[in-house]
Amino acid sequence: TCLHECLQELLCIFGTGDLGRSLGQRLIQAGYRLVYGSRRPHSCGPLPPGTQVADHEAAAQSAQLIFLCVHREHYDFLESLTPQLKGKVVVDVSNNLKRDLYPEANAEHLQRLIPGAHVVKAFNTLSAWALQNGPSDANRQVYLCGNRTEAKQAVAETATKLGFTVVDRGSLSAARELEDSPLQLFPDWRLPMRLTVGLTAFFFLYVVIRDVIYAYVEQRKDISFRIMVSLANKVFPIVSLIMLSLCYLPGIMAACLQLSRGTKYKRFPDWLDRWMLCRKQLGLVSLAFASLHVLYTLIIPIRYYVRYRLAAITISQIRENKTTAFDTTMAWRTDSYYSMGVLGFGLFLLLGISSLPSVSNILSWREFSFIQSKLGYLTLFICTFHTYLYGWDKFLHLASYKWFTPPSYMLCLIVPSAVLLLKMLLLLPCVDKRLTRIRQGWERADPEDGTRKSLLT
Ligand SMILES: NC(=O)C1=CN([C@@H]2O[C@H](COP(=O)(O)OP(=O)(O)OC[C@H]3O[C@@H](n4cnc5c(N)ncnc54)[C@H](OP(=O)(O)O)[C@@H]3O)[C@@H](O)[C@H]2O)C=CC1
Ligand SMILES: [Cu+2]
Repeated sequence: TCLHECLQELLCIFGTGDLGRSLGQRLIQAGYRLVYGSRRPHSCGPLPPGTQVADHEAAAQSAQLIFLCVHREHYDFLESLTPQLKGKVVVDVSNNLKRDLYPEANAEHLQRLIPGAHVVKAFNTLSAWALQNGPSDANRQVYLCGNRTEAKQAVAETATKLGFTVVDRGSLSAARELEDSPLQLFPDWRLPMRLTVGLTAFFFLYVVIRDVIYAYVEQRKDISFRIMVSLANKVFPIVSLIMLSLCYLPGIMAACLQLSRGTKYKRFPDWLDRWMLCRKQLGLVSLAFASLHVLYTLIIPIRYYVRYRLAAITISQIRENKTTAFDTTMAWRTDSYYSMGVLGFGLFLLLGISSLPSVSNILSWREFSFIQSKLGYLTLFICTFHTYLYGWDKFLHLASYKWFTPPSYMLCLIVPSAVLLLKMLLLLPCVDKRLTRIRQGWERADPEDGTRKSLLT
């Protein structure tokens, strides 16, 4: 053969489907020679230019590295190719449609079918689409695992030539994890989502019963239309405020635990660890709900119900030839209420922006913790204050407690008020000093005792 051909390595792809074609195209562009192995080498449709097609045996014979772009259900045909595959590197790119479909990972199953070959699991987290478009920023990594280092190296070299960054995940027993990873559905969001749905459902039911059903039972008035805007605009801010406090509660609990244990070298309970790890998600949901609250508030003036009421009041005043006096207290109250709302939301946006990876990456650790902690508590304080201003003097009025239940916003204030109160206690000089001593490891530092350092330092 000519020198030119010998310099370029010959690779093989089994299967001429979507992934086989996309991968082949990329390999050709990267300068490899390529032979496809197909069941029907003469009628498999258009393939990337410059490639050859052969039957499985001939194709396997000619190459050292074989990409298996065939679904797992069809792996059985490989058994008859055992002699041709001996000592070859076979790359398993397969994914499953569901978790736990098979007792064994696809790649491990493959290794058992062809024990003489070296199976490497790789590329399964990429889509045919991503391969065709070339590596982009968000999709640069190729995970691989396998039992033989030389085999992994050969695959890693190819992936690098295609422009991907290779992450070695160890032996073939990691294949299961790699196969499960494309099937994951927002694993970090599970706990925050459950909390959101639970809180939203609870407060929605609460306001429906307390406002709509109460009005119907006591006064025979049908105000069910209020569900669409008024009640939504109660539930969203309430859930938002509670979620924001729940962002800060685990940090406070951790501090209390450290204070009572007198050391930071003891592992936190699992639920607290999990809670701490989803603080960012809690904050983002809270921000989303706060934004909804802002939008719902902005549409109040264009609501039919509001315009009708305003016109009715004006007309009745004209008829009776009366003017209500300007109430300065009312002006102060509503203005401060709105002002706190706008300020709180502005700070909240700042928190959200600074948690974006591209922004937080350019902040030093101190800057980041200043924004997320100091400004975070300030946001929580202002939003809580905003809610207290909304209640104003209603807290002491018996009439606000219909059927002996507090209005929903008073109920929700319990959580943020408790968080802020606890935080203030932690800021007391004597408590703060002791906590610093514990966190510096000066107090009963006992590394033998705990398995892991705390997340908070
Ligand atoms: N499509 C994607 O985006 C991704 C796919 N994958 C994985 O890649 C593999 C292939 O996927 P994809 O290309 O989409 O699938 P396709 O169905 O498009 O192609 C599969 C190919 O396998 C071959 N084949 C089918 N039946 C048999 C059989 N009984 N015996 C031997 N070969 C057979 C055929 O090629 P021929 O007719 O030439 O023999 C066929 O073209 C799968 O394991 C999938 O999980 C992984 C990541 C992304
Ligand atoms: Cu508000």
